[in-house]
Amino acid sequence: MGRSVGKTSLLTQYVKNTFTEDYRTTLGASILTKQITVDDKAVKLQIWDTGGQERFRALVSSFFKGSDGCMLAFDVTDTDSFYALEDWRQEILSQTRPGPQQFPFVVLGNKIDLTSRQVSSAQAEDWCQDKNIPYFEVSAKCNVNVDQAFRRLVRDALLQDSEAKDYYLTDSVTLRHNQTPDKRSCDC
Ligand SMILES: Nc1nc2c(ncn2[C@@H]2O[C@H](COP(=O)(O)OP(=O)(O)OP(=O)(O)O)[C@@H](O)[C@H]2O)c(=O)[nH]1
Ligand SMILES: [Mg+2]
Repeated sequence: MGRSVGKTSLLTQYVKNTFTEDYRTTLGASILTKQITVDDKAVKLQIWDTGGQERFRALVSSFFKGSDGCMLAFDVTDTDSFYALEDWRQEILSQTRPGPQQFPFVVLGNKIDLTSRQVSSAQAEDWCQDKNIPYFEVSAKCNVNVDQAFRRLVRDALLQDSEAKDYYLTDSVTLRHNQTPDKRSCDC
């Protein structure tokens, strides 16, 4: 998250298979869609590309509500963007409903094609392991690991969704179970 870490570039690479060196900051947010197949299931993704500039923060936060998962990206050549992850994570968690499982996140360390690296993979890996979030080293420019990162997030979000359904189903089974002794006691 944060400005110019490459969010738009990652999404454009994933959805349209293109990349440009030109930087045009995202004003507010925009939506991209992509249809994929995961485990023989057709899934239509609605992907929100949020603007990382501070002035859009409140607006962007309002889009987190109702999302099924979130990709957190930082720039491996920019330490500040890495440190900003925790703020964004907290912000997202405060806007999303806690389910029976953890909210699905993946973290992307972008721009690994550059040599001016400031955040080591071990450093990023440590942070992610601590939070139990999968970590991917990626390059939007060279299309490294972008697909894999998306796939992981989609899988986790789908799993979360089915587990949430199980969770609610289990709840209703419990209710019915509780009613049974009542009925029996009426019959006596
Ligand atoms: N070398 C390199 N440059 C990248 C990569 N990804 C993005 N960039 C460049 O980084 C700059 C910013 O990319 P954007 O994708 O616009 O960044 P953003 O996170 O969407 O920025 P905001 O919309 O302002 O929040 C652009 O000049 C991109 O070309 C990458 O993997 N490698
Ligand atoms: Mg952008």
